[in-house]
Amino acid sequence: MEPSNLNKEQDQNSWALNAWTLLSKLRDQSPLIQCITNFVSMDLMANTLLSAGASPAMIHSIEEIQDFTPLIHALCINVGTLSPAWLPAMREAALVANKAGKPWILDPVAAGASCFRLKACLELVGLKPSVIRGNGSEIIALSKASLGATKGVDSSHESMDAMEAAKSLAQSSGAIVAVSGAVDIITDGHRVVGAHNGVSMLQKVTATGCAVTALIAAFVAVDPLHALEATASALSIFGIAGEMGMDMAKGPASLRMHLIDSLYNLDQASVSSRLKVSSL
Ligand SMILES: Nc1ncnc2c1ncn2[C@@H]1O[C@H](COP(=O)(O)OP(=O)(O)O)[C@@H](O)[C@H]1O
Ligand SMILES: Cc1ncsc1CCOP(=O)(O)O
Ligand SMILES: [Mg+2]
Repeated sequence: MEPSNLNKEQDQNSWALNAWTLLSKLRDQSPLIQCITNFVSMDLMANTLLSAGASPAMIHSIEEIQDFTPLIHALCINVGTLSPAWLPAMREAALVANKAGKPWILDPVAAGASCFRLKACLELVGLKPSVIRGNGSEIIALSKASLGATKGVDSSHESMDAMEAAKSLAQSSGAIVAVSGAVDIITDGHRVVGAHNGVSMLQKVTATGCAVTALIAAFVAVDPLHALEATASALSIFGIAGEMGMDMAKGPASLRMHLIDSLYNLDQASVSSRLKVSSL
């Protein structure tokens, strides 16, 4: 084997081992993940977290945050069905999580769809999330702080179109930025890696983006000091579960079911043989 191919194979093996180690830790530790999320995603997000081994809590009332948020292991904030009444709780939860030293992850759903949503997302970015995960259009809108070509919650860009936007957002915010798509891009503003697992049918199941963001929160909860690696691992594991689910599915509805089952049953052999991460 060529030395460069040998290096790539060793890299691949070490990403796969790290992803498996984090999934095993997650299953052992069952981190408590607080989710302040949209009405569409609540069920799939909670089931994704449970099947991965985490403990989800969809607790979003501002009255509960001072008591509850210091006890969590990570927080996921998702603005999918945002209205003004939800914003104070999102702010408060981010501040309490920061004070308690707990990582929090932002999903800026449809960030470029309206001024209200964009302003809210930019304010949340200013509250220092550990990771921001969006689709191509969302990351471009946030990075340029402008309303952009987006089809509501769906992307009108390929993830690769958002590479420079992701790097620039990571540098300006200090967060790890992940852009989902055919290739998931993960960057700290300098280093960029691509996670290649997944199937395009995932786009036909609502809230898979939201669910993978919550899974990132669970992975970061068990390895907060290596948020880039944890994020790439979560995206890879979700993508592999999607591929294995697709082998059994007949369409979007059965993919949703088989995705959850595959995540629950995922073993080391499947992670080792399927995981594909590369430097971009
Ligand atoms: N073309 C594609 N091929 C393979 N996987 C994809 C593709 N598009 C999206 N995915 C996967 O689907 C999941 C949801 O991503 P995406 O649809 O981009 O998010 P959102 O629902 O927030 O727009 C991610 O795990 C992503 O990797
Ligand atoms: C359809 C829809 N409308 C508001 S939030 C939402 C769910 C979006 O989920 P995802 O970003 O994972 O596709
Ligand atoms: Mg989304």
